[in-house]
Amino acid sequence: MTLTHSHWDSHTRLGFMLAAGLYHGIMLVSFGGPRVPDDVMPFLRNVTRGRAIPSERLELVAEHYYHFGGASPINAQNDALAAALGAELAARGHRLPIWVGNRNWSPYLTDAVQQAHQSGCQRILAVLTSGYASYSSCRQYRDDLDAALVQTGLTGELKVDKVRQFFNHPGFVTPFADGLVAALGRLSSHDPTLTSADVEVIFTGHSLPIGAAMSSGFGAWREATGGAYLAQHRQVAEQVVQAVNLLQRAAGGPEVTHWQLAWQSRSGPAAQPWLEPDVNDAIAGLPGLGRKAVVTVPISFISDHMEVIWDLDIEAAATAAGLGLGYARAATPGTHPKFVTALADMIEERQSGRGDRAHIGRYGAWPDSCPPDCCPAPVRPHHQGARP
Ligand SMILES: CC1=C(CCC(=O)O)c2cc3nc(cc4[nH]c(cc5[nH]c(cc1n2)c(C)c5CCC(=O)O)c(CCC(=O)O)c4C)C(CCC(=O)O)=C3C
Ligand SMILES: [Fe+2]
Repeated sequence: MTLTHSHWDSHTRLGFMLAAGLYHGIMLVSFGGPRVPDDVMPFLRNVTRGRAIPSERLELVAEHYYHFGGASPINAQNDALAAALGAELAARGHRLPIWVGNRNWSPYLTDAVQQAHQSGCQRILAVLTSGYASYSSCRQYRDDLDAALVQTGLTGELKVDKVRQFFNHPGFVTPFADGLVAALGRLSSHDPTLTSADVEVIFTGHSLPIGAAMSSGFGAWREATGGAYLAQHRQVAEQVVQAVNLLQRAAGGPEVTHWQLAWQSRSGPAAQPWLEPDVNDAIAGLPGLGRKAVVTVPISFISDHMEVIWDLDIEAAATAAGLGLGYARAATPGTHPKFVTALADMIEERQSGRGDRAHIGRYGAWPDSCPPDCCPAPVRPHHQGARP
């Protein structure tokens, strides 16, 4: 990668030399989650402001959080990732402070950009905690960052770029392969008679309204059947299966021969079509296919947050148990060293303009800057107000 004109234009020679790189800090940009029971309802109102989410659905989701003491695991997980990434960058000789900024709960993006600016940053690099294209997983975070700069009066004072969407980075795919191998091992140790033909692997993505899925990505990406979001999830599932089967062949373990992609965490009104099948419906079909066990692999997510532990470890596990199926869930990347290394590599790609833009499979690396028409905001006829 070579430096573009805009990089040089917006950076004085002196500033560039002092900083020894284009960026002065890193911002981990994430969803946010409640910390105590009193946070739960205001958090859910932030998430769903302006969205047509039925109030019954909100009450149901609130119970998921109350079940875990009103605290989402996402906060500790993002803090742990920020700490691991900071340590990796420091070990490589970079002096880059890291902030966490969230869309829906503290630390809010507005506070995070203010802190970055107060510490003297003029240009920071955002890392989103989602590796896929879609309005919810990419564009909305970029819009939130812009809105945070407007709200704090920092537009023009603080420039925020973002690391490319990393779905096909080997450092994102490999931890899922390791997690799936471990999950297959747990199933086998529980029931040593299981063969490949007995086990279904279900990769899960966060469901989206069909319209948002279809409009995700840009250009040829969007024209791929179902949009970029679907194509990227399929690609990650295929890459994980390939990697797992190489590992299993070497270790003499059962290979993955039956797998599918399903969706989880559907929200919104019943009449609105979302990506299907739901993971629970997919599991319900397994006895008819002769399967005895199922492994879920939540490839949409980077950590074992509430969508993973409630929707898979509790709900999907109960569906499987009710059908007499064995069940295991593969770990998400979390702070897997290869994932942390990958994030640091992608930061270095941008910081120094060097690096190999690692990616695997049939698609290229996602662009550093999404084109203007990428992942447009969904049209919401019943818009009820501005987002926070
Ligand atoms: C694509 C996608 C990701 C993956 C990308 C990414 O990671 O960003 C994601 C992640 C997450 N979603 C989360 C939580 C929630 N999502 C909701 C609602 C929605 N999600 C949507 C999409 C996504 N969501 C959509 C289209 C809606 C409908 C409302 C709308 O159009 O915006 C609701 C409202 C209640 C409900 O209906 O479920 C909640 C509570 C948490 C936090 C978990 C924790 O606390 O540990 C995380 C990481
Ligand atoms: Fe969500």
